[in-house]
Amino acid sequence: MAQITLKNIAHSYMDAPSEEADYALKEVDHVWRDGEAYALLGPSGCGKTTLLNIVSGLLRPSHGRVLFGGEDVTDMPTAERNIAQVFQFPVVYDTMTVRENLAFPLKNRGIEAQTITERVQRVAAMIGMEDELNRKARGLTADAKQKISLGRGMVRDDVNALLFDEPLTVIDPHMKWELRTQLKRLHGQFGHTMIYVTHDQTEALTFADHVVVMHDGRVVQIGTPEELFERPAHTFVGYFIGSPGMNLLPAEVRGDRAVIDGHEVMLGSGYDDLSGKVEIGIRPEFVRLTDEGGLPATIKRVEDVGRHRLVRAEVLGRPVNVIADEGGPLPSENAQVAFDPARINVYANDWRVEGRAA
Ligand SMILES: Nc1ncnc2c1ncn2[C@@H]1O[C@H](COP(=O)(O)OP(=O)(O)OP(=O)(O)O)[C@@H](O)[C@H]1O
Repeated sequence: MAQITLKNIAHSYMDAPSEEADYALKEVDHVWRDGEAYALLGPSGCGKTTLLNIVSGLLRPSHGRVLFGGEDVTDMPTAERNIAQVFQFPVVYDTMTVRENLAFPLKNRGIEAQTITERVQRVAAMIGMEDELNRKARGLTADAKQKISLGRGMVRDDVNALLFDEPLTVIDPHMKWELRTQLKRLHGQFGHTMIYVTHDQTEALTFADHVVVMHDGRVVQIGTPEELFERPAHTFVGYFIGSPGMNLLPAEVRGDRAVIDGHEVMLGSGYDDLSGKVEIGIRPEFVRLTDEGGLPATIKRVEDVGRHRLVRAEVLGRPVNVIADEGGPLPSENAQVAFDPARINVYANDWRVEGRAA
């Protein structure tokens, strides 16, 4: 396994990029620590695959260097980087059996037969294909073929890193959960450095120790699932993570108060004067419906979503989502919303501002 360092990496698919907007990947400086599991999360087109392909060597970055351990691999082809990759669609040899497919990366490296048998058996158990080892891959479902791809990616234990690009797209939903759990367990056992690309927050948050959130070609936050939930560094993270995402309200911030259309809201921290676009962000989990002491609200819709209710309200002309207990009464008249001050984040021009302890 190796630590992977990205030094001032940026990439443009254009021949002569002249401005930041020309870069599919804006400058990123990041260390993927040895043995950790990372998810690269963001919507379609935000640059995840570009970043992953730079790590794997499928793409040479326009700027910057890639290091594996202390070695500069920027100009090294993929085949020499000693990585395992699993892509969105299965890559299997149809004429080989499942066993031969799984054994292929080990045979290629001249591993002795006994070790190959043991590893193939272990991986087959993990992907639930022990009974199909002697079947030819041809004729298997896409789902089964992708499991073989995953297994083949994980069969070696001497790779620098394991890279996954949306590997569960073709897998059926209940198997997705199963495979994700297996991957996480495998990571715990073998400590591979793993980078897992996905646009699905549940996949990212359940799989990874650290989630790298990308937006519009830029890494906007690298954090634990808890950090992304509690302290989104950018309004995009607040909006993208969570179900539904964070509420945002334009405000003026004065010390430890926010003022929204003349209404004061207590904050958990104090702030210096802020300029530009200033907003407060509060997750629906930390908004409470009340009938006094809050901001005036109109309840637009109530959705029953299992263990709680999702209340869609309008507050001072803005949509605000509230997660409310299933059983509790909802205010019928004079509805108001109150925010937990300690859970309010403050944003200037979309970036989170760290407050002083109040
Ligand atoms: N070969 C290419 N030539 C030109 N532009 C490209 C190329 N590959 C990607 N792009 C552009 O670069 C941007 C980032 O694409 P990238 O594939 O890295 O995003 P992504 O987050 O992986 O999206 P997806 O989940 O859809 O694969 C997009 O605007 C895309 O259109």
